[in-house]
Amino acid sequence: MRCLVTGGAGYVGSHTVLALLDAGHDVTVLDDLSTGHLRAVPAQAAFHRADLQDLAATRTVLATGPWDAVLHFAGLSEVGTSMKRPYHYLRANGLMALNLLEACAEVGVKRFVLSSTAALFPGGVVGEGATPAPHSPYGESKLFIERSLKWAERLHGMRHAILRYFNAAGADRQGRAGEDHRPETHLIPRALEAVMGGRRLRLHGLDYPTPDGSCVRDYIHVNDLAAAHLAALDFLEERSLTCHVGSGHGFSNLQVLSTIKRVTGREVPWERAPRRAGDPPSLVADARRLQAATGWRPLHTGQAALDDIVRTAWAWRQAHPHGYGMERSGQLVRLGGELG
Ligand SMILES: NC(=O)c1ccc[n+]([C@@H]2O[C@H](COP(=O)([O-])OP(=O)(O)OC[C@H]3O[C@@H](n4cnc5c(N)ncnc54)[C@H](O)[C@@H]3O)[C@@H](O)[C@H]2O)c1
Ligand SMILES: O=c1ccn([C@@H]2O[C@H](COP(=O)(O)OP(=O)(O)O[C@H]3O[C@H](CO)[C@@H](O)[C@H](O)[C@H]3O)[C@@H](O)[C@H]2O)c(=O)[nH]1
Repeated sequence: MRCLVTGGAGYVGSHTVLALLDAGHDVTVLDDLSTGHLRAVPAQAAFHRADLQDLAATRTVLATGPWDAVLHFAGLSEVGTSMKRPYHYLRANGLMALNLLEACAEVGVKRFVLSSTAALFPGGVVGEGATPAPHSPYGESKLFIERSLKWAERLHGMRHAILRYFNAAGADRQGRAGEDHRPETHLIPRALEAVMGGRRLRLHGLDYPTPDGSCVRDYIHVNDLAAAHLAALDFLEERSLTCHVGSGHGFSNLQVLSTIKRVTGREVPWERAPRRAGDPPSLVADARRLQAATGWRPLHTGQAALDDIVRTAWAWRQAHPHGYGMERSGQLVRLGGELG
């Protein structure tokens, strides 16, 4: 298949680009490199630097099709930041998706995969049939995109796979890619930075109604998440799909820190910090729908899965202490060149 991947220079996108290439697909990445890294885009993928908030630039890239599928990862993705900059989040995520959908409809794209989120839900163990009720502007922006996809299907026959990820974590098991957000806000890479001598981890909230008082999350290995996209693409041959992608197992923030200590052999320097606005106490997936529909499942389960996440994230960090390095913002421009 010829696949267009928006946000393919970012964390989840770049791992999915690798999985698509491994499966023999032809991949083009569209990314503005605002949070992503050109070095995260494999040389076998074509690359267009473009801003999805610019409709003309988006159309220019879409016109280089035809595309068998579009996978939309690009977006702003931090729950906490969205509580501080709600309009920025709602506008940016909404506009990117609307421009992309319009340009896709114009060139007749029939398969669309969306990175959606567990942040659609207020918390707890989330059943596949649960009604979305976002507790942050970030979650709200994704719900708007999900609803827009229903119109794209109804009016343009564009089938969609809406993948509601829980917490993506870990690094490529073959060491080809990893997580490098700047600044890093996610628990596991932040804790690993602290282990490596960076800033002490600030642990947000120890007064939640959970067994040890810290928040509980469902971590899914980024390679398993990438594989879920390939499974969803196959399923789209038949019909649209909305599903959770998680492990079904919750770990508290304190359990994550003790796993990091065991796997790395080092203490995580941390201090208490107030709750972070927008954080639900607990978010765990019932993720059976994708498994039932496609046979997809994570490589490991339970504690072994978290160990695998920490082991691969730690291996990548040790091999790349500065992540993707200092060069970003597209000083290198490859195939496709600068657009928009
Ligand atoms: N990381 C997680 O745990 C998680 C969980 C649930 C959902 N998601 C969703 O998955 C997607 C990817 O998340 P991630 O962690 O890889 O984020 P990321 O920041 O690493 O990747 C996002 C990519 O989108 C690009 N981008 C941003 N704005 C753009 C624009 N205007 N035009 C073109 N490209 C643009 C960035 O440069 C970056 O490469 C996001 O949509 C996010 O909401 C992530
Ligand atoms: O320095 C830090 C970073 C995080 N946390 C805590 O760790 C937990 C997990 O936080 P984080 O890793 O930032 O992930 P989430 O806020 O759960 O959000 C991720 O997972 C969501 C799905 O569950 C996605 O929608 C988001 O895009 C993605 O960023 C939360 O309790 C945070 O308060 C800290 O205590 N200190």
